Amino acid sequence: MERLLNERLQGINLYLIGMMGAGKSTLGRMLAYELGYGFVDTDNLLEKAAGKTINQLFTEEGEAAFRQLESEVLAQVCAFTKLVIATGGGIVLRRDNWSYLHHGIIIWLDVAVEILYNRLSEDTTRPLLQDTDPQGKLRSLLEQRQALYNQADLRITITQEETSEQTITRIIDAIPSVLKN
Ligand SMILES: Nc1ncnc2c1ncn2[C@@H]1O[C@H](COP(=O)(O)OP(=O)(O)O)[C@@H](O)[C@H]1O
Ligand SMILES: O=C(O)C1=C[C@@H](OP(=O)(O)O)[C@@H](O)[C@H](O)C1
Ligand SMILES: [Mg+2]
Repeated sequence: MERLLNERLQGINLYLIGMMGAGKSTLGRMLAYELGYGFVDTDNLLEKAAGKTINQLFTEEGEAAFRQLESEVLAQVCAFTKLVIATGGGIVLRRDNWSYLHHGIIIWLDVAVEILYNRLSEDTTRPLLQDTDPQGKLRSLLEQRQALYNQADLRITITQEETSEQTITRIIDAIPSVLKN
């Protein structure tokens, strides 16, 4: 099944988008393994390129500098094929990034704010959530971004009832619906 899909995919990249905590980094790695694809995470790549953590980038250089680096990393990864690419939750904010995302299949991992908050309430690596009201912050970020995430080719709604393996199977099953061949 995965081998057949792999042939139909013809190396086209898969871009995972969605909110912080949606599972882009975690499920992306699993999806890549299942498809025999490589895996990259734009956050990891830009941390390596900058020699700084995302927290350091935000505090020392500001969000605008982070967004610039994020766009540069995205442009670089698009030159490769056969990749699952976990993006950062804010990649959808820049219009220019969409022309890169559209090089491949864009998959929105859609997860409710309550679940995101449960997953990230102890997290200290996401500067945008170092807020007095992190759940409210997640809610307002989702409100700002929902229409952008909705431009994905595929929307995968994830609930707590499902295992990661089941979600991966659902993603793999949904991909043929957006392939032209
Ligand atoms: N399907 C899932 N079920 C349960 N926990 C998950 C799932 N996906 C991710 N997580 C957990 O949520 C947190 C954030 O996941 P991560 O993959 O870093 O999200 P993202 O890259 O979208 O911000 C991690 O602690 C991860 O283990
Ligand atoms: O939503 C956002 O704006 C961000 C999401 C983070 O990545 P994850 O979505 O992998 O958490 C990271 O890029 C940065 O903290 C900003
Ligand atoms: Mg991530």
